[in-house]
Amino acid sequence: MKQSGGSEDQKRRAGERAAARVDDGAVVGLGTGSTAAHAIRELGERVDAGLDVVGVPTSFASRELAREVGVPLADLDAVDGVDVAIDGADQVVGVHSDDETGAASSVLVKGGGAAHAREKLVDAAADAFHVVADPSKLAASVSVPVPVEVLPAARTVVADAVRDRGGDPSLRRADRKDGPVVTDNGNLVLDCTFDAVDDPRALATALSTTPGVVEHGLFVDLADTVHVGTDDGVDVHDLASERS
Ligand SMILES: O=C(CO)[C@H](O)[C@H](O)COP(=O)(O)O
Repeated sequence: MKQSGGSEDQKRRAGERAAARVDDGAVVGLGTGSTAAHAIRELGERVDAGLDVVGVPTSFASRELAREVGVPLADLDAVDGVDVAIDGADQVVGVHSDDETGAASSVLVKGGGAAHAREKLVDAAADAFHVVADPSKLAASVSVPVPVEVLPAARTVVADAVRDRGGDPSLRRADRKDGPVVTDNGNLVLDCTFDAVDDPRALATALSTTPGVVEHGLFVDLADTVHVGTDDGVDVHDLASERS
């Protein structure tokens, strides 16, 4: 499922730039994936240097990394709010490196690490949501499968509902285990391929209202800023100001 043509340096630049924007005293949502990991490592360095933050992890993996690099942690229900979240994406639609079309709205596809349910919870709760990505993630339209986390008993009925909407669902299989990927929440993931997603907002609503769906990976208009790491810097797209 994971596919990124970006280099590690591009991801690192994006992650570090977003982490540099975190203020002292902040509660920070800690995203999942290789690009968000760079932000978590940078936060760890800043904590070593005296920064006072509390991280809210979005997955087992981001919790483990934050512990390793010394970022203090709390659960979402133990903090009063989330000031900023930093998270990666499998695809960023509506933002172009050449600024051809502007960026008044954005759609993210997330869930390559099967963490999108907690990611959406934390990212949506944040006052500011910074996406970190490399240029290979930018796209004009949704063209990767949309991950849908489902209750185990719901996998066949949700698969039927996805087919009814013209999608092709595929149960995500584990790499080093027989059988399916089981999410941090004990659920399964259907990777749903659609020939064309003309209206991502409508698809997001349809998936959200399908019984048995725990969460899907379409993040519509949640991102405030997109940091795109390049070979020589970071392109920062401020969507919040373009929306207002
Ligand atoms: O949504 C995610 C995990 O569920 C990740 O943010 C997404 O897969 C991007 O990962 P990477 O930065 O490793 O390409």
